[in-house]
Amino acid sequence: MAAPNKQVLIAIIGAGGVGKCFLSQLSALATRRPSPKLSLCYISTSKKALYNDDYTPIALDGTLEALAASSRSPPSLSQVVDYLAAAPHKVVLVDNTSSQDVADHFPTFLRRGINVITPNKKAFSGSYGLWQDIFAAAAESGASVFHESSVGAGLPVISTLRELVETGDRVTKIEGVFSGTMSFLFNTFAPTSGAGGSWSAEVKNAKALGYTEPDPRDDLNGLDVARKLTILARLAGLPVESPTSFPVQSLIPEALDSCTSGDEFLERLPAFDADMERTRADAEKEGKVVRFVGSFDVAAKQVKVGLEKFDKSHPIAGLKGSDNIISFYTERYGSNPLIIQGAGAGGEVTAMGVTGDLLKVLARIG
Ligand SMILES: NC(=O)C1=CN([C@@H]2O[C@H](COP(=O)(O)OP(=O)(O)OC[C@H]3O[C@@H](n4cnc5c(N)ncnc54)[C@H](OP(=O)(O)O)[C@@H]3O)[C@@H](O)[C@H]2O)C=CC1
Ligand SMILES: N[C@@H](CC=O)C(=O)O
Ligand code: NA
Repeated sequence: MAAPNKQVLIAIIGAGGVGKCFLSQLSALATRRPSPKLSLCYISTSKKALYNDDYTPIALDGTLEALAASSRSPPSLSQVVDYLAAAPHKVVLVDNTSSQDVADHFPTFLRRGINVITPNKKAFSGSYGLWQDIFAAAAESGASVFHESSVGAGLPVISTLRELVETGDRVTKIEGVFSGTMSFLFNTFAPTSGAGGSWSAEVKNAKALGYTEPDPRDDLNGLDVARKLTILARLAGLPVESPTSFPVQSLIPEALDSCTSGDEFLERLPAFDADMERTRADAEKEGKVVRFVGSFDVAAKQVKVGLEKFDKSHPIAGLKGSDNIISFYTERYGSNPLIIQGAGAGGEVTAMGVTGDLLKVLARIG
């Protein structure tokens, strides 16, 4: 059992949809689990930071108000590494951003003994070199790195795949719906019964519900799904070089490629509703619905991301809300895949995966 006065320091980068939910789950966890004592020592957004030079804990009540009122700007990431590496207790860094820059610093944090938890896909689906460096750094220092919410939000996708592989099963194929945003969009725009809304209105709804990436174009260009498949393929032993090294279908109209911001894109999108309307009508003529899916086949070394038509009775056609459905085909499971289904986006469920990862780190270090 951990000593009663033992402390673990938590540092959070990012306090948006997921970050806010994580903060409230952390506060509840700290109350439920008095030992080791969980203390917040650092929190920042891209504009503000809140921390004490002597590591005095930041209150877990009213944290966001205190952050908003802080006069400190975020220090550079190398300064954050130095600050956390010099802390008097073990530290867990929680990256709740979608920043490539933060992700690029993971090997440095890990080499300095700082544990890392994140729903940010960029670190694990960027270059294969960064992937190798992250896990090499963790192995060298003994620090942990967990990223359950980087695929399927809080659904136990990464942990399941790791266990399949580590217990000696051989994955042959993984397929399904990997985007909460795309799932919500097609489930509401092209439902199996009744009329759907307009495409652009549903895209705005998906953003308002907190399902999209900070910039919704990162969902609609297929790259979010490509990143998730890259992560799963690498975990299954396929050294995919990058999420742009295989075919990915984009749903961004060519004329909107020039938009300079997500907001401009959302404003101009209604002018292209007729394109998606045609896609819906084409599938309807065959008595089908269209859905955005992805798969990778280990033997064929093939990864695919894009639109497919499904019979209305198909489980993928009948998904609801932001549900993901992920089927693992393995040697042990044969032709009846192991299937995981449930909400694949949203602040609370994503933060739950992050909090679950924190519990895994505490089990190792607490
Ligand atoms: N939303 C969801 O359902 C899911 C999200 N995820 C992942 O979770 C992560 C967060 O998503 P979400 O909360 O929705 O995004 P938000 O846009 O709501 O929040 C992002 C937060 O990160 C901060 N931020 C961005 N860049 C930096 C930086 N360089 N330094 C410090 N802070 C920074 C932003 O600050 P500021 O506002 O000042 O820019 C903001 O507080 C993403 O990686 C996303 O892919 C994963 C699964 C599901
Ligand atoms: N934007 C993503 C969020 C979770 O990864 C999605 O819609 O799935
Ligand atoms: Na997950």
